[in-house]
Amino acid sequence: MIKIVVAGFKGKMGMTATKMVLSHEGFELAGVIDPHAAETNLQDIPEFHGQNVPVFKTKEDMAAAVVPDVWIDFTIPAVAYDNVQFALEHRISPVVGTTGFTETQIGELQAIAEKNHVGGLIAPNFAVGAVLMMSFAKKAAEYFPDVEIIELHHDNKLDAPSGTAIKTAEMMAEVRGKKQQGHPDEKELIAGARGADYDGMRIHSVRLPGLIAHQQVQFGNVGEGLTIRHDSYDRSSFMTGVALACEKVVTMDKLIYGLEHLL
Ligand SMILES: NC(=O)C1=CN([C@@H]2O[C@H](COP(=O)(O)OP(=O)(O)OC[C@H]3O[C@@H](n4cnc5c(N)ncnc54)[C@H](OP(=O)(O)O)[C@@H]3O)[C@@H](O)[C@H]2O)C=CC1
Ligand SMILES: O=C(O)C1=N[C@H](C(=O)O)C[C@H](O)C1
Repeated sequence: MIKIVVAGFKGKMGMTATKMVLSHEGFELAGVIDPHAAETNLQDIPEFHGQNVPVFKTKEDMAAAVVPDVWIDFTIPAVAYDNVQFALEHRISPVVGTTGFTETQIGELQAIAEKNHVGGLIAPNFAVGAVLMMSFAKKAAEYFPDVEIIELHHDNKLDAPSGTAIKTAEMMAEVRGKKQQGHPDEKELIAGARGADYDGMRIHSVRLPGLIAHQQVQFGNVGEGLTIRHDSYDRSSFMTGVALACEKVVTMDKLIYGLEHLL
């Protein structure tokens, strides 16, 4: 049995992950964490009736009470770095979906993991289709350097651009020749009109109620176009990847960035 804690269990993703862990026969839910939880046990929440799982307000309270193998993190960018550092230093393998990490932060956390010989994963997107979309986009960028990323999310999202959009741009930048797109003399009449600039590629962030998580990578070439699109219509789309990561990280001794390294 892999013992798992879920940080951010009251959030949209944390709740979905909590239910996945409870329903998975190889996993045991050792605890859940939320700083504002009024409950002390999961069974105090009607939909979790009969589930005797402690609720902790802080990571320190959790570590004093249980010894988990895996830390699932779906919290907020402002706390995720400290959470992952804490998990690694307590030899708990992090499986992190929270977005907003900088490249420098990921490098620092990888060094902590290496020092402590702990495996873990930071993945901006756990949906298998999204991983394929990023991989196909990377392939297409070898041939089509003119590309714009349009990511579309629900309007409660804190970070922009999305972690997936940044990762897609990073992957395409590995193979795409240097190119600043658009007309050299183009001017934004309203600031931000051309979107964020990553290595000459533009990223546009759409936020609307009703959306979940969607991304379109749109390539243009003389006389032709190619659009690669992924849609998460439901947060269950991320759970195959989260479950796979929980199984794999306990066998690893380093922290990796991107689910593609586990597929
Ligand atoms: N990698 C992937 O596949 C995916 C990643 N995400 C990412 O996951 C993150 C969460 O998304 P989502 O569930 O939609 O967001 P929510 O806002 O619904 O959930 C975040 C939760 O974290 C809680 N929280 C805040 N501080 C702490 C803390 N110190 N310890 C534990 N919990 C804390 C919040 O509690 P409170 O509200 O009480 O402050 C809230 O319940 C985002 O960064 C998002 O981008 C989302 C979907 C897929
Ligand atoms: O906040 C979200 O919802 C999502 N966040 C991740 C991201 O920033 O890429 C993954 C997915 O797009 C959903």
